Amino acid sequence: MKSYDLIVLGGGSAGLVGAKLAKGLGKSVLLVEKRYLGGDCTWYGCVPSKTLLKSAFVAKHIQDADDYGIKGYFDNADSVFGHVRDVRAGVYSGETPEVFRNEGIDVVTGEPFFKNENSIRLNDNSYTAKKFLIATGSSAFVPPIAGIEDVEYLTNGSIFEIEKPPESITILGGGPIGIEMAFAFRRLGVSVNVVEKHDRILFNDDIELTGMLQQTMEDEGVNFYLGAEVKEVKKENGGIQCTVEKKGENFDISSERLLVATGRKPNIFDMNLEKSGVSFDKKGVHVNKQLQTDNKNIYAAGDVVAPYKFTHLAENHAIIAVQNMFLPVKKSINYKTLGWCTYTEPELTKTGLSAAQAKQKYGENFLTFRFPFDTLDRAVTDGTNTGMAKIFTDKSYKILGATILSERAGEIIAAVQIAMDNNVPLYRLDRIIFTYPTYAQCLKYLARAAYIHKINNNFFVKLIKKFK
Ligand SMILES: Cc1cc2nc3c(=O)[nH]c(=O)nc-3n(C[C@H](O)[C@H](O)[C@H](O)COP(=O)(O)OP(=O)(O)OC[C@H]3O[C@@H](n4cnc5c(N)ncnc54)[C@H](O)[C@@H]3O)c2cc1C
Ligand SMILES: NC(=O)c1ccc[n+]([C@@H]2O[C@H](COP(=O)([O-])OP(=O)(O)OC[C@H]3O[C@@H](n4cnc5c(N)ncnc54)[C@H](O)[C@@H]3O)[C@@H](O)[C@H]2O)c1
Repeated sequence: MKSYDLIVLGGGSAGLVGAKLAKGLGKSVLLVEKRYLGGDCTWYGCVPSKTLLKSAFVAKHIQDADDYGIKGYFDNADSVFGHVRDVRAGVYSGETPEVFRNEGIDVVTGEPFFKNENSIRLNDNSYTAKKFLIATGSSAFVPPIAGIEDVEYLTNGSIFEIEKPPESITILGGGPIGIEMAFAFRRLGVSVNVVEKHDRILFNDDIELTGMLQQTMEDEGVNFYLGAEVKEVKKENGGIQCTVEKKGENFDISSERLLVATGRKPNIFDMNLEKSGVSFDKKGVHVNKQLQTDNKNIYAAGDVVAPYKFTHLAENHAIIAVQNMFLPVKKSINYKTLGWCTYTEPELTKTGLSAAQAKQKYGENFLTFRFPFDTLDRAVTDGTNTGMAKIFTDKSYKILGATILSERAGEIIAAVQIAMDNNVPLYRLDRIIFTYPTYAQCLKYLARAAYIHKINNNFFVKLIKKFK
């Protein structure tokens, strides 16, 4: 039986980072991957979706060229998926098994099964390790809708393999996958329906800003059916018919394709986890704050454990888990400044507490500072002035959270995360001379508003005002 310091199960965002870090710490590492290294992010997630979105932005900008005083025209996007797969292949070339073997990490392809609490069976061989990292990710959860198994539905696992955009698509789910794909397909000329069971899209984001984004998408022609559920699906004239129920009424929507984007399930049910001493449920593996499972030698990272599922978080988990396995100082996961971004145009991003969470925690004792982008010079010159930035602070102007809908919002939020992590109060950002004309200047205006608020609420200033 071959033995290692660490066996990593799953070669996605978490697994690759975990394996490399352990190797860097001088440990012997076996990386076990069922399919292709790179995982969801490279193959069926971030990389192909962001490439498709970029193509969709280009298509829209060509169509809008007239608005910028330029003549141009958009014909079709038939080769867009070839382009997506080419870009994906480029990313994968940096994370093949050879790349990892050259770094001294053993890589085996196959499906591992736990034999007991410290060894696995894989391709007729047995391996043992001092530590394990479970990083097997998640897959599309498909709800049990009548007729679903009789139609050729798409998920994130198959959508990037199609030959060309369909005429029309119905997307189940108005979460990040559903919204990014709706946005991309619509701009590529596809007729798009989104069916979401909540009465709003992007449930984990700010309701005012998701409303603005929804309006932008509706203006571009996306059809939303909110507070609605698909009850039955069936084949129809080479396409798919969905029977939708909304407020007790049923109606049909027909489209060439159906994409199911209704959440995730953890990839943990086919590796005999019962034998490992690890406890788990249908949401994933149970871990403590140090990402350690009930078996003290087995840790877990990424989508298999996370309440939030993002590449940056999976990587962060892996670093914490591997450090805790092999280094004396133990680290805990902290979601305080976790951020995310939905890569529509404009982008929608968030970090820290939402307005609803701030209200729950602070009651009326928190402040909201807002900045609309239609007054920002750069947004006006770019013709991208839809959007709003909001920062929530406590009464001492400590930043509790922020959300931004704007061009490059995903980049701007990094500055807020740094301020939050360093306990820099919002008004202090007023000292920074932000470059003109950038979208990040929204932070200057928000900081100034906080500064003015602070002065106006100063005891002596109030007294003088009263006296006057
Ligand atoms: C369409 C889409 C778009 C996304 N866009 C973004 C984005 O823009 N930004 C962002 O931060 N996140 C995004 N995500 C989420 C991100 O892809 C995941 O959070 C991230 O990939 C999780 O990393 P992981 O290592 O936990 O899992 P994965 O990357 O999925 O890796 C798990 C690996 O384990 C392998 N595996 C599974 N079972 C076994 C087994 N039994 N044995 C061995 N190996 C196994 C899998 O084949 C896979 O390679 C997106 C996801 C999707 C689906
Ligand atoms: N830009 C990004 O960072 C990005 C992009 C895409 C995906 N992701 C990650 O991938 C994960 C999965 O994304 P997702 O959009 O599949 O999941 P999700 O759980 O975030 O959203 C799924 C949506 O589907 C709805 N839904 C569930 N069942 C339904 C039904 N029967 N009919 C209609 N609607 C239904 C839910 O109400 C929810 O709004 C996310 O958690 C996210 O972290 C991130």
